[in-house]
Amino acid sequence: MAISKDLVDGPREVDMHQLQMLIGIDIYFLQINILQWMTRAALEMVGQSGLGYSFDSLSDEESENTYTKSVKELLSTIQQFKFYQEFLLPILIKMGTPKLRRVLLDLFPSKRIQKIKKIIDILDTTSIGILDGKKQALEKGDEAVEHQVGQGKDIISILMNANMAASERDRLEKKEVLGQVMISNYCSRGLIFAAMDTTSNALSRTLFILAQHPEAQEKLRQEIREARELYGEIPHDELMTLPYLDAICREILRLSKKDAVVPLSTPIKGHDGKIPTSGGLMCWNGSPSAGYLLFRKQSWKPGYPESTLICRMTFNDGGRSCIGFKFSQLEMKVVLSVLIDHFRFSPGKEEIIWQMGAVTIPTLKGKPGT
Ligand code: HEM
Repeated sequence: MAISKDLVDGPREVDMHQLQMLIGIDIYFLQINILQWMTRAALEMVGQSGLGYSFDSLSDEESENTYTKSVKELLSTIQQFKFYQEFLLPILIKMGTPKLRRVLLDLFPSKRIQKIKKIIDILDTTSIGILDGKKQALEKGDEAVEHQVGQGKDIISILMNANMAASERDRLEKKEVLGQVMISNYCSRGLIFAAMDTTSNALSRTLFILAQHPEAQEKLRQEIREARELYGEIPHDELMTLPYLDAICREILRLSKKDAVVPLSTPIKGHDGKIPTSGGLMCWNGSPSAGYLLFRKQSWKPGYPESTLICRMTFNDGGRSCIGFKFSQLEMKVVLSVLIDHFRFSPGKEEIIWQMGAVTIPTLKGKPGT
């Protein structure tokens, strides 16, 4: 995706060099990998608020660390292994002892499996390091906790604190706490896994669609700039209720593969005829065409009952619903309000294909896996 940084109001057909000389403002055009930056931003945000840990200073491209790369590669790599995941893995994880399984895994003659193993090892070691650091700080007391990112107010610190105070019977084992950080058999998705690709891909998709629709991008920019003029830093409540920003975020999370009427008054049945109880429906995957109409008409009015469509279809409902529903909406709005104010987005040279899966992943046309 290409971005330009300028302070000129409104899109214009002009000779940029001439304009730059005329107004004395630097205008840059840059082709960047938006997904990479959104992933780093999403990881840093869940890192600080969920784990009280900073993974990435977001300072320059080089600083993307191995952990960030590994988390990002995990989903796209395991998505190529649906068969192993669904049929073989449940059998394999019950075979022999963990030590034996590890030896067999080390010997498994597949480059891709070895790649997944390496990714999981990096994620595991880092997550254990984070938890150990937190435990030590909690044991040392308030002053040590104060020095940590998040000052002990992050989700994992609160969980660990409660866990340390719990009776032996109720206490979670270390591996269960670890599962809350990333991913494990004990908790299908931990915070990082659940928060990173979902939000970063939704943000990338929003910018992708705004790049394809400059008039919508401009309208959003105007709304954000007006709010900035009024408030300076836009306060939380005002940011959350900016009508056009809200309409765009809702629309992105509503995108479906094709137009469909979903009768919410009657139970929705899956392919097997059963009513899904968990992980059944996700509606935000798919081509932009289906959802864009609504976005253009701006028919998401403020106050539209969000517990209906977005919550049920995108974040799931009931006991296994997404705990990050509000967090992800806030995150999207904060990031968009800063980026759209400072940069103009236009499509890059390469064609993007959105690969369907548990989370939709953008890839370059003709280069799957990129
Ligand atoms: C656009 C962004 C997001 C979407 C579309 C999304 C969607 C979902 C969905 C559909 C589920 C249910 C999965 C299932 O039933 O197995 C889920 C679960 C979950 N989400 Fe999100 N999510 C998003 C962002 C986040 C964020 C930012 C966080 C954390 C801050 C988060 C934390 C979780 C957790 C911990 C679960 C597991 C709940 C459980 O298993 O009980 N999600 N999410």
